Amino acid sequence: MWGGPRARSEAPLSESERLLFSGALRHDKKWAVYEDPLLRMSLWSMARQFPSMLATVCRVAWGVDRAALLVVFGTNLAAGLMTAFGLVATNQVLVHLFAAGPTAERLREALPALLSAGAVAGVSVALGSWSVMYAGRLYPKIELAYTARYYRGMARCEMAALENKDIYKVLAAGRYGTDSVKRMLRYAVDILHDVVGFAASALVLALLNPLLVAALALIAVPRWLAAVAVVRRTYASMHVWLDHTRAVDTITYPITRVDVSAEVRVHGAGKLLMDAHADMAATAAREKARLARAEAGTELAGSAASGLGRLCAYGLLWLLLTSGGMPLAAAGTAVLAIRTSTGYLAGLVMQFNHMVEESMYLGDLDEACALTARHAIPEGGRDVPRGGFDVVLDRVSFRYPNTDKYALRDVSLEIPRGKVVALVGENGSGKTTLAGLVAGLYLPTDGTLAFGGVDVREADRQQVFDQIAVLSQEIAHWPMTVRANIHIGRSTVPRRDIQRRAERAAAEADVLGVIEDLPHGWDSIAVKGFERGVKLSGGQWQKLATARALYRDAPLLIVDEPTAALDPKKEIETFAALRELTDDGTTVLMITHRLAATATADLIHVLRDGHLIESGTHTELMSVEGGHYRELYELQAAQYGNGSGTVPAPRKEQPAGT
Ligand SMILES: Nc1ncnc2c1ncn2[C@@H]1O[C@H](COP(=O)(O)OP(=O)(O)OP(=O)(O)O)[C@@H](O)[C@H]1O
Repeated sequence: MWGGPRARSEAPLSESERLLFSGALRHDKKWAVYEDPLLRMSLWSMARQFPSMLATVCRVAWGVDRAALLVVFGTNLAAGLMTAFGLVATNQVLVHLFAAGPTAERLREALPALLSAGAVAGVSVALGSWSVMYAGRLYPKIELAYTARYYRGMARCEMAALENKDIYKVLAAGRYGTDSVKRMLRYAVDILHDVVGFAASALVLALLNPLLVAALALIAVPRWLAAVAVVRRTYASMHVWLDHTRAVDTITYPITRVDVSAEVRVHGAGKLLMDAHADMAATAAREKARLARAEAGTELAGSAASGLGRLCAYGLLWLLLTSGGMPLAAAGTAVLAIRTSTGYLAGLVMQFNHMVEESMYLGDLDEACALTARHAIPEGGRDVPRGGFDVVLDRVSFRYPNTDKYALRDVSLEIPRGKVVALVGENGSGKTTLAGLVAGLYLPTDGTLAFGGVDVREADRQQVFDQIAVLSQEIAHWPMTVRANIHIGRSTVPRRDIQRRAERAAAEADVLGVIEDLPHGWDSIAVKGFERGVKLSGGQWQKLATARALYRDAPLLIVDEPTAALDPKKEIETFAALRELTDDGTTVLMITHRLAATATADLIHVLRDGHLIESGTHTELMSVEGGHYRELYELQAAQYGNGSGTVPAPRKEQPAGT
């Protein structure tokens, strides 16, 4: 009857899964590693959990709108009581109808009870509407409270925590809990409604004859067990088949994507994916059929056992009637009460199971919020100088979470205020990591990093962030207007200044003409697939992101590969523009593989395998016999037929490459 043993087994692998994934495609997410708590849960432990789950939800609801919570609970309690009153009133109606005497007189006598039953039904409806109204007021508030707490926490979380896969797993799982909290409350309210209704019907039965309550148990328990067994088996299957289901989605999704459409058509990837889909879907269909067979069997067994219980109950009623132990009217009420209570019970089982599932997600959300609080970037701290600062690293080492290898080792260097400083080195030498530390995103594992003499660990990090603009390799493509895509660089700019400043930044980034030529100009949505959506090229995005960074108007600008997507002419212009920024005291920290550009930098730091191996101006570094920078430069120059290592003119009057 229970889905246990099968639950822990593996879903059978299709041929396609072996071919495409060399086994099952497992996700490294929290939802995928649930040790399916629902399956391990006994009925008893589920019942015991109920009060604590209810308490959690009520605590949140109490915090956001206690009046609405009281009304919702109060109306549902009252509705349950109305069930009991309704049964009592019905009983009175039956008593009068089955009494001796002329029909008209019996009907007249039954009228007050009939009216009471009608009034009770009316009050129940009114209570129901009232409950719906207040619940509608309460649910969004709870959702908002939880959602805001979660996302605020995520936005303030240290990057190192996000990079830690164990922490991230919990944080990512928390997102699903934001929906759960609302549903938890809804289930809790429904459960309360069903419990009170069930208890009221059982009470009426007990008043009629205590033996009937035992008979009710005979009807109810098998159905409850069957329903729980079906739900548990479904969850068991879901957990075992979760990876499989998502793998099916994973392989079909690319077929709909525009960016891989060429491969889907020209390479025939579409056929491979579709065949795999058919194969994997067939495996899943067999599982569905197995579930359906098992469910039919369980339902049959449950209904048969419950039917036997019903026979016992009606047999008992018959015995009571024939022995004169119960009047006919009471028996009629008992039948009604039995039907009412079993109806409540069926709802109760379903709500309860849903609630247990939701409680897992809610638990994840609580855990995620607690983690974001523990790993939050500290608020406040020592003031850093306004209007820019020198950045000094002293024997800084850094290791990413979950790694043994140091990305930076014993790095000591300076990024002087108002200068163009270039970071140079081969792939993986640590340039981006160093830029992340300078941006205040990471804290050194060892050593010290100071902004204007203030150690990053003591500094007010918000003040540090306020003075830094980042133009990273991975450009954020915000699905907003191009105006908003620039404004998001400094969202504190007053509304009235947005357009003027955005236009200035766009002009500086040489993207103003592009924006004005868009079909909807500044109101174009920068991502396709939306009304007014446009598709920008890689280079246009890079310029838009440059405009975003310039709009920020920060004294320290960190640019990582700023010209990767630009054509040679724009590349030269961009480096010249960055150079010009230093005229007003802006510091530019630039990471680039285009060494023609570094020639114009005031200072070049060369990294290799996480170590700082050389520092100096282009001229100084080119004079180092056998130096790494010189080697890299000459390699690049040779590609253009200029292996001599001739130094291009370093100042903006004659930008590199001209
Ligand atoms: N988030 C991360 N988690 C773990 N290791 C990382 C992470 N980011 C970078 N690394 C590792 O740190 C080292 C330095 O990487 P980094 O990205 O700083 O190099 P880079 O010089 O910027 O490279 P590139 O020129 O290719 O952009 C590499 O060994 C890389 O694998």
